[in-house]
Amino acid sequence: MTEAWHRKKHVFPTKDELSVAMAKYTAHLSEKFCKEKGLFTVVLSGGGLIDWLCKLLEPPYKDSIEWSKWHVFWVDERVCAYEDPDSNYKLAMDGFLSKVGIPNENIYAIDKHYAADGNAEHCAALYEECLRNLVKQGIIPLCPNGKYPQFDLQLLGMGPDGHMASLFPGHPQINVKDKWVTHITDSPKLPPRRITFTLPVINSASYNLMAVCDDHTELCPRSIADIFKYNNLALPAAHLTAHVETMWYLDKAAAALL
Ligand SMILES: O=C1O[C@H](COP(=O)(O)O)[C@@H](O)[C@H](O)[C@H]1O
Repeated sequence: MTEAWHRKKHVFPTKDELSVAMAKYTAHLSEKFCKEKGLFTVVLSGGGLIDWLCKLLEPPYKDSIEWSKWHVFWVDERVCAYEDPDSNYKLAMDGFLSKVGIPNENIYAIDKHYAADGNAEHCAALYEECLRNLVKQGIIPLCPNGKYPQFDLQLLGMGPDGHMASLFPGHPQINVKDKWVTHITDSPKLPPRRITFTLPVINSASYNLMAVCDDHTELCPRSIADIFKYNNLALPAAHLTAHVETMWYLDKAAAALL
């Protein structure tokens, strides 16, 4: 199969150039949505992404972005204590969120107690309840079919095996459509217990930016080629779409087999 029409991609010579472009893309959408609706809903993932967001902490972005209007969510989370080095919340807090002026009440982490207890099922149910409450409050709109929340921008990463969020190849979570947030207790990548947005929620976002770089495995360029050249839907990341734009930012190494 040829390249899917809905995917746009940019290949950057270095991670630094990818980070600069990512900051520009995010800042542009922040300005657009803050102007249009007075707030900006941003969904983060874990992994390398937080490090690649570092340019947002530098001029001109740090002082020009309306951080107080940001509402921050996680596309997936590892079910562990907030202080655990595996926590995507901790990663984002330490590396990014604690350095900008986003009000604490606008940062929506998984339930602290169930997370520390390792209860993935409850964490998923409570996170979905949190999203449903924010829909009722008018902070998150529903997408046009009325079934799923519509975030403004999701900043995503892909694992070398082609997983995105905590949707892993060969695992059933990719097929869940009747929930907004689901859980996994046997993730092939540790830690095993996680929660994740379901695919229809991920694909309901207005803008999805998938960044893949800084990975030194051979598997990663192979997965990228599988997605872009063959549209291999066995890889969860191959299913990524968005309502307005699905953008892939790759570094040279990730794009080596394209
Ligand atoms: O486990 C996870 O992996 C993916 C990819 O991470 P990376 O380290 O290969 O960049 C990440 O997007 C996801 O949020 C995380 O929980």
